[in-house]
Amino acid sequence: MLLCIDTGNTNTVFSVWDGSRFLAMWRISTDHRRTADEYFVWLSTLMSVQKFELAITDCIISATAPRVVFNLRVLCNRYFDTRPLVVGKPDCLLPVPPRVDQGTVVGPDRLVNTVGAFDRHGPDLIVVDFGTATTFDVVDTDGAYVGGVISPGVNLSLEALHMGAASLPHVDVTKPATVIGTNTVACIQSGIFWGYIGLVQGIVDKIRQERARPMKVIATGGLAPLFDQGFDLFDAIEDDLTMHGLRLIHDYNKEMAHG
Ligand SMILES: Nc1ncnc2c1ncn2[C@@H]1O[C@H](COP(=O)(O)OP(=O)(O)OP(=O)(O)O)[C@@H](O)[C@H]1O
Ligand SMILES: CC(C)(CO)[C@@H](O)C(=O)NCCC(=O)O
Ligand SMILES: [K+]
Repeated sequence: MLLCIDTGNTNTVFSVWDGSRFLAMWRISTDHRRTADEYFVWLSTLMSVQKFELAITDCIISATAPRVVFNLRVLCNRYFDTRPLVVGKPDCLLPVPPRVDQGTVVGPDRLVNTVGAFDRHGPDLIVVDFGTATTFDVVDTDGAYVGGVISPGVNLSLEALHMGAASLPHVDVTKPATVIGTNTVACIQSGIFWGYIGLVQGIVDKIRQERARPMKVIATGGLAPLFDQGFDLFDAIEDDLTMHGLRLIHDYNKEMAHG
């Protein structure tokens, strides 16, 4: 069984692929101080609750926070007796290499998303991921990542407002009933919700103009469904896109290794 680990700047998601499907998805907050032993206690408890055997034979990691990789490697070595593939490291091949400025280190989550999306939706895509950052990843005709856009994430923007303005509370993001808020919370919710609708629409339109061809928009991340309420922004929403991409990259590397 393959253990897939997706470490974002906010949350780390673990999932197990049994050869035909993902058995479960478990989420833990990202903290580079977390030790291999801590991960294992947490993971094995969840696995035993769901009555899974710990038969991990392979592991692949995507880490946007490089410092977490050390302890995740120790986890794989010590508890699963396996050497993990780490996306972005030279020994981890991608089906199609990215085409970006020399020296650019593209976030592994973005590369993984594009692999997952290209497999499911074919060429000419814009992948929108609502994580810590809201990212737009452009997939070319051959499946290559060819660049994109990085904007501050929704929760980060809310947090920044609360931190920077003494009278603004922390609020949850939701779709407000009206654009014009008649109280502080409603005003903030409107700014965030309609602001991000405008941001997504505007950036997608501009990317389409720049590429001068039809492009499908695939959304992922916890907040994607919120921004899909009746606006037709996305052609598809996929909550398992990163896991799917990790599994494909792992299979590709296995194939390459065995010829
Ligand atoms: N209505 C909502 N309001 C605020 N947060 C929400 C809402 N719905 C989902 N979320 C949050 O979205 C997050 C899931 O998003 P996702 O895994 O895509 O990104 P992340 O974990 O925040 O970021 P990263 O992947 O960069 O670490 C969860 O932390 C969840 O709490
Ligand atoms: C943009 C984030 C933070 C999104 O998770 C991550 O992909 C990252 O740290 N990227 C590095 C820079 C880049 O992708 O060009
Ligand atoms: K993510």
